[in-house]
Amino acid sequence: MIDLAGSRHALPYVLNLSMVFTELPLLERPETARAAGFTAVEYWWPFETAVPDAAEADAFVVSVEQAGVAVTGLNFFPGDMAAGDRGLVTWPGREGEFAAGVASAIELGERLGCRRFNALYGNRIGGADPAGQDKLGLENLALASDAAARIDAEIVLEPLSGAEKYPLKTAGDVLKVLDDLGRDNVKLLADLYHLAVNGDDLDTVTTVHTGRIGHVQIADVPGRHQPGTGTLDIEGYLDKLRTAGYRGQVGVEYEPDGPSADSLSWLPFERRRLA
Ligand SMILES: O=C(O)C(=O)CO
Repeated sequence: MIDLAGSRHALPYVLNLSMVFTELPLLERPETARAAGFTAVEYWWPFETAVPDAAEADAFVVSVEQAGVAVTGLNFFPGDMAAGDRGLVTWPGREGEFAAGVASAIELGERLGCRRFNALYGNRIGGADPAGQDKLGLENLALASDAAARIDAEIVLEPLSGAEKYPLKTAGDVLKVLDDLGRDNVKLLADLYHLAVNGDDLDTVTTVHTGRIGHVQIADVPGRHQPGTGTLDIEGYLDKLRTAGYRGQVGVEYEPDGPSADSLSWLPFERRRLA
């Protein structure tokens, strides 16, 4: 069990409902999160297709509104995650689906007041030229950046672990894309779990790159479970981020070891409110 009593960072936490409370149906999760004390939640793309039918989208919005939680983050449609897909940003031949997914996510975000969208970059595709994929990625990210700007939102780009064919493994990999793109509303999503598993230098990420971070997510290493189940100094890195000027949110995005409600015992009830 980690000790938050001496925690200095005071960064606000939001609960990721695509990883926590997944023992419940999607539409029951926001109410459960609210009952557990959270006032803000985030999701991966909550539908099977890039464009949900109207009834599905409406039911999702109602579930969130009735629970009284804010949605602060949504992933764009990533393809079939269960089959190993990790985003359409660099997937040649699926440009139309990517654009449709961006449009429907922005529309949903506008309804919900959500202003952050996570664009998974996509795996290397057999037979496709990596440089061509990266060029397509810049075009698709520019499209997403323009769409987000219309509602004053931002895009985040995330290094991932556990996906060999996903080329963005470190903060540096993402920052190189951001430099090539040159858009102020596209930032780094620093998931401390993925970065640590990939052997990135977390001291540098949490002190030097702070100004380019749009969001932070946490899980312990190894295992991707709740803080305290592994050896990652999550509190220490959050302290460093805060000291270096990060003022954003921290996504609680782990695979609970045990029932979700029990897995949250590391986080005092009063620290679960956004503000
Ligand atoms: O695929 C993952 O592990 C993610 O964190 C997606 O946001």
